[in-house]
Amino acid sequence: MNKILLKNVKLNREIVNISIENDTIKSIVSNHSEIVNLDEYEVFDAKGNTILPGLVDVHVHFRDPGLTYKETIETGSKAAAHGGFTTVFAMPNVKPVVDNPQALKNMLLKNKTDSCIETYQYASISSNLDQPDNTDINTMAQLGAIAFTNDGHGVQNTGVMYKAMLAAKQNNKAIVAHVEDDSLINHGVINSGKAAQKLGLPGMNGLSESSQLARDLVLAYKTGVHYHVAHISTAESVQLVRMAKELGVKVTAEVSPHHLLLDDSMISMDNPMMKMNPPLRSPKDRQALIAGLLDGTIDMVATDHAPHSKEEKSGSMLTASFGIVGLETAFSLMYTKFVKNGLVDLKTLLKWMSFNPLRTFNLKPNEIKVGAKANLTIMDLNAKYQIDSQEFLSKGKNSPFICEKVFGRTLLTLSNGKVAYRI
Ligand SMILES: NC(=O)N[C@@H](CC(=O)O)C(=O)O
Ligand SMILES: [Zn+2]
Ligand SMILES: [Zn+2]
Repeated sequence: MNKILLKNVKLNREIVNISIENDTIKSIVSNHSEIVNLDEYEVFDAKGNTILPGLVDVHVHFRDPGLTYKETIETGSKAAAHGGFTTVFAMPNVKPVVDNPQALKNMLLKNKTDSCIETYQYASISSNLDQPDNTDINTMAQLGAIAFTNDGHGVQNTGVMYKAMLAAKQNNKAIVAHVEDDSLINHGVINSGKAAQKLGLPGMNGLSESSQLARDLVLAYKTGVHYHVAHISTAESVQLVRMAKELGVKVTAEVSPHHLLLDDSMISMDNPMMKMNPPLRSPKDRQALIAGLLDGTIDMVATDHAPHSKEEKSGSMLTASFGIVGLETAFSLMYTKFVKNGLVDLKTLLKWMSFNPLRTFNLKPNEIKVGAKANLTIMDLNAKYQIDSQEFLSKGKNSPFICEKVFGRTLLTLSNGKVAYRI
């Protein structure tokens, strides 16, 4: 039997000892209680550091199979555990694309064998993510796809989105939307706005996101499907989600740490680390995202962890790949900028990074209580350091937050009672 003892753990201001047997939390007692049969346990002394429910990220790219020079399920899941995450949802834009039942079966098996944390799998809405057709949502829902998305591409065809919503609704699954109308993109590489003008770079119109979102919200209203907006990035989109929620549309939304913390006024030169899709928007958009998260319009934070090779993220923004890594910086950035700076308490941050993501997709919450699955992380919330990509376990080092001073370092992560990360 797998027996772990977490000694001197801070849980709601108390210092406790927590024992774990197999995948379950067995006891939580004062750290002054006598420990019997100590030699049966693998012991971790937390030295008064804080235990948190395992973090959850509904938007990661693990690039495996097919693009494993960028990331593998093994390195991606280790990066996640290093960031305090015990649960992630993997996107289907791997090679081959997860767009049919057999590909999904293969992925489900691969996630089980290769991942050190709980890894749920998305399947796509269309063949190859971009064809004007519909995948077999019925079969893939039954096989265990967590939800359906063409992430990386907007669904250009209204009929395709409508049919996908009807099928997803019937199977009690969500549609997760990367909203992007290709006709408003202009081969852009950053947001269309002041920075694009100044740097002479082609700009992506923010209406590309909000106009397609408006379409989808009408379809979601009519079909009753659970519709989840991926990486929301503009003020208009936040307002649309706010209004749709008031109308009773079953809509939820995620925002990335980078869209909350960066905007295009900070792009002072051609820098591929500031290139992602959706692009960093205007300071006004960023303020709307923060307001939307604070008032509950936006339900959760998700990283959109998008690892790429060094070559793919060098040179000019004109040719570099879209995307940045996020799993190993998300918690410390959010903790530093939102909790340490006094905008919200730790409990609210955990709502955004653990409770809401699970509840939204009908999964059980990660909780620190007797009888719960041991999905947890222990953090040194006082550790202050500079983000250093050399410390990343991800193959991707593409982060715009290198050298940023943050608080919060992961000491231990257990996924279903197994050590997924240990400092
Ligand atoms: N976010 C990105 O810039 N890139 C993502 C795709 C996506 O999330 O749309 C990727 O797969 O690299
Ligand atoms: Zn996307
Ligand atoms: Zn993505």
